[in-house]
Amino acid sequence: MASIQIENVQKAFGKTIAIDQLNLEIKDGEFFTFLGPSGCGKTTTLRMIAGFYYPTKGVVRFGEKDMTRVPPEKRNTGMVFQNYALFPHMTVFENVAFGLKVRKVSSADVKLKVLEVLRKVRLEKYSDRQVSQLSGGQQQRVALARALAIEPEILLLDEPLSNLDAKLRDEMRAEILRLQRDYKITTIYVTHDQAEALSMSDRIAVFNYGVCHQVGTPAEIYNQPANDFVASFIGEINLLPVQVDHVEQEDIAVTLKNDGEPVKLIVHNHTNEDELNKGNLAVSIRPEAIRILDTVETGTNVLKGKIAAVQFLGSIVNLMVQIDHVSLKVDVLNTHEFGHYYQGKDVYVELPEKQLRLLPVISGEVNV
Ligand SMILES: Nc1ncnc2c1ncn2[C@@H]1O[C@H](COP(=O)(O)OP(=O)(O)OP(=O)(O)O)[C@@H](O)[C@H]1O
Repeated sequence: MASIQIENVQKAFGKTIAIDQLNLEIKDGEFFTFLGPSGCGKTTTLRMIAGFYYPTKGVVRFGEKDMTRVPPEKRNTGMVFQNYALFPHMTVFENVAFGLKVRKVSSADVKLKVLEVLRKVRLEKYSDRQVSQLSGGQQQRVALARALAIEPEILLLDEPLSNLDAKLRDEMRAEILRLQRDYKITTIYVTHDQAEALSMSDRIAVFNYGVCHQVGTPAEIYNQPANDFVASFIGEINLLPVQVDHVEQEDIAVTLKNDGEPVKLIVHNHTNEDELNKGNLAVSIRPEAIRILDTVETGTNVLKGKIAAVQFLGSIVNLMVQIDHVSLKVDVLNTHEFGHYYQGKDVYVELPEKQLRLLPVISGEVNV
């Protein structure tokens, strides 16, 4: 079993609490991503799973086994570091063989295993090459091969693609996923890149300032963010501060906190009830979920506005629509003739009630 349980874990460095009250369960064979801005505690958590740090409080388990204070070499985890941490003066073969030799595997078996894993990462022809003579992408493959050679139960990847250019990054994303599926290995991937997290993961944990704010599939995180931090860290979003007027079965009636005329909206989708009874609230809606109506319409959540800016991005057109004192980002597909949307045009926009989400504001006031 290579599932991972993290129970009430805290890690302090002196007075800095790098991670607090963390509870996570990572399933056997899952591709799980830690996502968050720099300094949020992703690497610290990964290092506690690898055994390079021990938690200040709490328990780390692999399956049923308590691993909290087991040293790294006794954990059967393979790790790929951001800077690869390869031995530059050694050959590709020697780098990949290193972990096996430390584990006293016979030299005949070392040879077999190294060649097999080099084939998997498509580097068999480079076996005798010095690592310092390889490109960035090739070095990345050596680092992956070295981690996989020891047949770990768990693969830990700390921002493994951040030193590569955009094209190579795309290729290596696919390569890592192929290897992960091939080896069926529980994998934890650390990144601050939301596109990487959304496109690769089975599930994602979103961190900020040492706290995990949400765990979910990419679609859950994108469509049902737990709060304004998660909503705005992943993709573009409109966040509008509101007060709740009344709740009637599925419908929640809200009014925008707005300096001008009161704007009333009906919302269907919301975070759990407890969250809604405390603190500041906002409604969120993605730019692609807003509809621009070509004819004058009245109805629920239909508002009159004016196009304040148009940005042409090729397949989509990005509009800024001003509704009284509120600005909304709206994405429309580029299916109209050129000039259909222009600055100063009067428009009606619809904010579909199922796409509007009421959520708590945890990171201070939201700007309209
Ligand atoms: N060895 C250490 N000693 C003291 N403070 C540390 C140590 N390692 C991490 N920290 C602090 O703990 C917090 C979390 O750091 P961590 O490296 O886990 O963040 P991260 O999310 O991985 O960031 P990045 O993406 O920049 O690597 C930061 O405030 C950092 O300064």
